[in-house]
Amino acid sequence: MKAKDAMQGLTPLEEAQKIVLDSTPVLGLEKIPLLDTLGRVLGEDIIVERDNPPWDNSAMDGFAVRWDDIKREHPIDKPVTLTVIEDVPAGKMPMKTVGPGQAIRIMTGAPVPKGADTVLKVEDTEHTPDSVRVFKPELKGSNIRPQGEDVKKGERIIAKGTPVRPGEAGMLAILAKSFVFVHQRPRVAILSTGDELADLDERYSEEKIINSNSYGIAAAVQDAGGIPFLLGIAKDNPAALKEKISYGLTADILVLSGGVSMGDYDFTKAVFQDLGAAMNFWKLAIKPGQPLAFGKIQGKLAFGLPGNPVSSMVTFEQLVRPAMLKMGGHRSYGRPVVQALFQEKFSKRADRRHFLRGVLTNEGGVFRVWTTGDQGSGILTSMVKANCLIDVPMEVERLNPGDPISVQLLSEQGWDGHAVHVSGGPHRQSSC
Ligand SMILES: Nc1nc2c(c(=O)[nH]1)N[C@H]1C(S)=C(S)[C@@H](COP(=O)(O)OP(=O)(O)OC[C@H]3O[C@@H](n4cnc5c(N)ncnc54)[C@H](O)[C@@H]3O)O[C@H]1N2
Ligand code: MOO
Repeated sequence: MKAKDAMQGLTPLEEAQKIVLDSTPVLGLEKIPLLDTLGRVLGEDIIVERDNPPWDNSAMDGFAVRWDDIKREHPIDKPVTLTVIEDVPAGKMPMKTVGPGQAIRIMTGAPVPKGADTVLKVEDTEHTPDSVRVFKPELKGSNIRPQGEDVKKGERIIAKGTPVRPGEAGMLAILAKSFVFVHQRPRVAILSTGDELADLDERYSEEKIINSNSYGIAAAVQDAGGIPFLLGIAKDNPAALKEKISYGLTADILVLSGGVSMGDYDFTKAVFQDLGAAMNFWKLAIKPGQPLAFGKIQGKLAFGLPGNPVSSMVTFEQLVRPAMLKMGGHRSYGRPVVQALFQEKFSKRADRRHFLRGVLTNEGGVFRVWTTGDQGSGILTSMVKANCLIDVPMEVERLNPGDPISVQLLSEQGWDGHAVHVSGGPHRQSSC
């Protein structure tokens, strides 16, 4: 930690991230149906047990022929005429062998019959049920997809640790894997704290505010591939908090929001400590999201995120999400980062790393980024408008229009200059 940070008691985010990731286990494996594998991380190497395609097959609807019969240029009035001896639709094996002067009618995907070494496209011929007339030569081997051109028996085609995308899912199906081993999804128990909170379906009085953090965090958990469990709201007293936390310890991760700062009713730290957790109570050198607690309670990761709605989301993004990805078997834990040109003036003290909610556009390969407007940690519309977090380093005090800056991508919405629902400012886009 730098002397200046130590003086201020602020922990750099990178230090906190390292502590979190070092204490995060990778979850075990489970065998699941192929249809459920999207986004999951493979827990086994995928070895090819059968060539794909399993035999040479036709890439076109047409006629399987011997190249020797059709290799010469034929004048239009003297085409080669071959006898059609069989029809092979896809899904049937050919029964006959193509001999000199013969052809077999073949459909795309059907196995190439013995004797044939070339397939003619149907539109390059004239044909009757029993014969085919060929007017122009074709290169030897044309329109034949050889056995194993995609994958060969014995090959390791997908490595353990790979996240399943549509391509991988299709390949697993080609290999007839109806069930595969993947890493388990992290189960995340979510608890909001505070006497001022009322839940969505409760009748609430004027002094209450609605618990939004639980729902924003639950969506962030799902977005990171986890399973959220809502523990509801804990009142601001240690007994209530302890009871709710004990329910959450059946999950892999416990995420609390609220009660981590200096207020008279901020009990999270005391309760975490009471539960015997070796906890880190950080004042992180970031904005938003300064106060944060992290440690293990009965072997489970426990995070006490700050209660301000934006702060809880930004700290989730920087600390909980990477831990969840590691648990779920992923090998990289960060969001994609691009360099963009900042479009506004911005200034801050050189004491914290700021995560400004931003709108990124990509016009002809030039990335430009604007803030979403007011950046208060209670202004959740900043998250609604944002498609990225603008990562302003601790030491930077001033940004001017045109300055390059790193941007963490949260979603693809708005990149193309459309459908960004920002009202006003230079980044207003027409939505379609
Ligand atoms: N004296 C100090 N006060 C505060 C400090 C500080 O260093 N010294 N830090 C400020 C910062 S920065 C933050 S962030 C907050 C964090 O406070 P807590 O984690 O203790 O959160 P609460 O006080 O319980 O709530 C803060 C704010 O967020 C609203 N909130 C809380 N939970 C929810 C929820 N589930 N859904 C929606 N909104 C929620 C709450 O009503 C408050 O407005 O502390 C500062 N204070
Ligand atoms: O750190 Mo607080 O999260 O800035 O509002």
